[in-house]
Amino acid sequence: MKKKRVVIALGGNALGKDYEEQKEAVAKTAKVIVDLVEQDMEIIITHGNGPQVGMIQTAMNNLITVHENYKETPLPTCVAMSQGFIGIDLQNAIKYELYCRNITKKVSTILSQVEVDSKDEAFKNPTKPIGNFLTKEEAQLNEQKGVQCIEDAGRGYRIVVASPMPKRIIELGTIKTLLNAGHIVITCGGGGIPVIDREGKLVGVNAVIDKDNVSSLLASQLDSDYLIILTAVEKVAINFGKENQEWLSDITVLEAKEYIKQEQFAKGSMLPKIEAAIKFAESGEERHTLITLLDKAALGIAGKTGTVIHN
Ligand SMILES: Nc1ncnc2c1ncn2[C@@H]1O[C@H](COP(=O)(O)OP(=O)(O)O)[C@@H](O)[C@H]1O
Ligand SMILES: NC(=O)OP(=O)(O)O
Repeated sequence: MKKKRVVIALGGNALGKDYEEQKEAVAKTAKVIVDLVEQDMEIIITHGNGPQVGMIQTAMNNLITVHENYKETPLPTCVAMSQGFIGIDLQNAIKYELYCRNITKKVSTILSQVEVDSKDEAFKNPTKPIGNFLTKEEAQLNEQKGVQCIEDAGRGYRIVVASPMPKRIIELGTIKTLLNAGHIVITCGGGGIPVIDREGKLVGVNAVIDKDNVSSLLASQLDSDYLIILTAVEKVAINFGKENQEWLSDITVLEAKEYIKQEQFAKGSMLPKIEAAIKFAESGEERHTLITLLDKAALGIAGKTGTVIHN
């Protein structure tokens, strides 16, 4: 029987916010991934990078204060660094979990670039929060230096950058080759390194692509059976956080679109996940997205929890 192919998008709580948290978080994440390997699934893993890419950019640019003539590190290079920073720990945690269970399987992290449109309207309206939460004063200092910040749901301020839509995964061929060779593939981390194609020359652009959007594109281009978005809630809700909150187990694309019209899903958190699920469902037959908690993934696949979005 053909193995089920599954793209798993890991959210912030599967990775932690800093190096110390990451080491612990990926060990837990690896157990969930290897549980799915044991169910004979072909696994492709993507992940976010919001806190990490902001931290890397700050660290790189602080070098200006200690090295004369040091030039700022471009944001797409920081995204590439975040793919390595997260990828290596995730890869090794999965390798160790496979070893503990006596499973022989290779794990590879692919540095991956994703083409975007230089005319994408998103470049005029930065929406992707990166880095740590800032105080109002820190945000004001950044704004004075031309770095845009937003107030994030009453939790503090964060730097925001452009988040254009992904158009083409440059390393798709390599990803397919490794999958067909039986590897677990970690790729499109942090949404992928955003590039534009200037007559064959790939040039990095200042942006961070949304990992849920790129995961949807990747899942459809790999003809995946499932897109699994692992996040901080067990199910998607309508009237989220209100007295009449209702958890959803199963919704059609039509219902999801109706809920979007009613503004049921918060921008920058649940909305991109639902939009990613809709695009994936519309890209072919029988393409289901499951949204749930990291440690409920197996139960979700068994249809016992989570929210499934389908045609
Ligand atoms: N309608 C909704 N149903 C469930 N969660 C929602 C909804 N709207 C907003 N959220 C929030 O979205 C969060 C997940 O988004 P986010 O934190 O950006 O995810 P991640 O980092 O895992 O990709 C949940 O923890 C929840 O607080
Ligand atoms: N690139 C990205 O979507 O990262 P987060 O999920 O951390 O926001």
